[in-house]
Amino acid sequence: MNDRVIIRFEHVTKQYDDDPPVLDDVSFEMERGKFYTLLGPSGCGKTTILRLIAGFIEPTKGNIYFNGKLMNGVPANKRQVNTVFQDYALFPHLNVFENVAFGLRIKNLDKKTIETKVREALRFVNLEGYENREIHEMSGGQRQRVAIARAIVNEPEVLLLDEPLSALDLKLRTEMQYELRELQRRLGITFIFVTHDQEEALAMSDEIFVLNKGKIEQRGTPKDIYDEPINRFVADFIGESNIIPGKMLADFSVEFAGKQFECVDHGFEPNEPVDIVIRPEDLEITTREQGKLQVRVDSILFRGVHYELCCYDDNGNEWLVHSTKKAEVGEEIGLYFEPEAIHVMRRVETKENRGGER
Ligand SMILES: Nc1ncnc2c1ncn2[C@@H]1O[C@H](COP(=O)(O)OP(=O)(O)OP(=O)(O)O)[C@@H](O)[C@H]1O
Repeated sequence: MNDRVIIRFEHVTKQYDDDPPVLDDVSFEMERGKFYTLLGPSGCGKTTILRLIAGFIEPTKGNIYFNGKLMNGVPANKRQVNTVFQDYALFPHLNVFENVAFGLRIKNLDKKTIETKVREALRFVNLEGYENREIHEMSGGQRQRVAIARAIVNEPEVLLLDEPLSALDLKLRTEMQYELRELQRRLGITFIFVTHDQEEALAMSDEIFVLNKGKIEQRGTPKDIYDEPINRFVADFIGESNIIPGKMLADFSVEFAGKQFECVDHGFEPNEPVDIVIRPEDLEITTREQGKLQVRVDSILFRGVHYELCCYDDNGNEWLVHSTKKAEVGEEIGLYFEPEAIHVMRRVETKENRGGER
């Protein structure tokens, strides 16, 4: 086995009573020193994975390994894991120093060691000099950092972060994203971060796991996930996209919107129904004659760095375009794109496409 692996899930299922499983036969490995993000809609099982790793709950079926050792039945306090919760769970009656020192006092460490470790943890999160502050005197972002200091003071091998930024406003949230990423690099430990915000996941992670209904739909680097989504669910969840039904005619040849196009994909059955994805920023506005697709502009919005155009082709497909060029509502334009911009995905059964191609 790869000795960089720190966490391994082997056919893990978690089920409550007779309800459908909240995690369904999930297997994966995570490596030491990387920043992982679990991304998916509410209720898909993200927190359940964290709680299984932390030891707050046990799997119904399957095994969980930590550094190659089976963790089933090992209590939470015996695992080299700490959690930062969404609401920080700080003690309001203790000051900053005592909040961070709490876990060390329970372990009966001597005063000098506690002092050194707490100061070191506070330095790591840029809160030197705040030792005697009360929690209610700290801002949201500072409380967040206290919660992180309290977790890293125990020197865990893995830090679990359950939507830790969701209570912060957008500006602070962006700042904390940089800080957390930087902190993970400096500490060199494994971070497992839970979010349902795809931009946050793309910005921060070495690797993203996209979850849906208790299963991992796709895992990969942010670039893999963004550029090569494996199916409609991932493409849709990961960002604004044009997802159009089509048909793979042969290797490197796909049909959609009533036309045939050259693409870079292969290995499908002849005439296999597929979904194709083209990102809005990969579509270029041209004249109708030069375009590979002919569309009519339905609406246009100025988004600061680009215009966002909503267009329709003759087959009624909607095309979202991000462009620095402007067009007029009602104008007939062409859209140009390279073969590499077309991403072909195997069709998955969803409510929308069940019963054949639209
Ligand atoms: N103790 C429990 N008993 C029964 N069902 C539970 C229990 N804990 C969690 N669940 C169910 O498990 C499913 C997955 O929950 P989980 O908290 O892992 O989702 P999540 O992806 O973290 O969602 P969110 O983003 O909303 O926090 C949900 O449908 C939830 O209702």
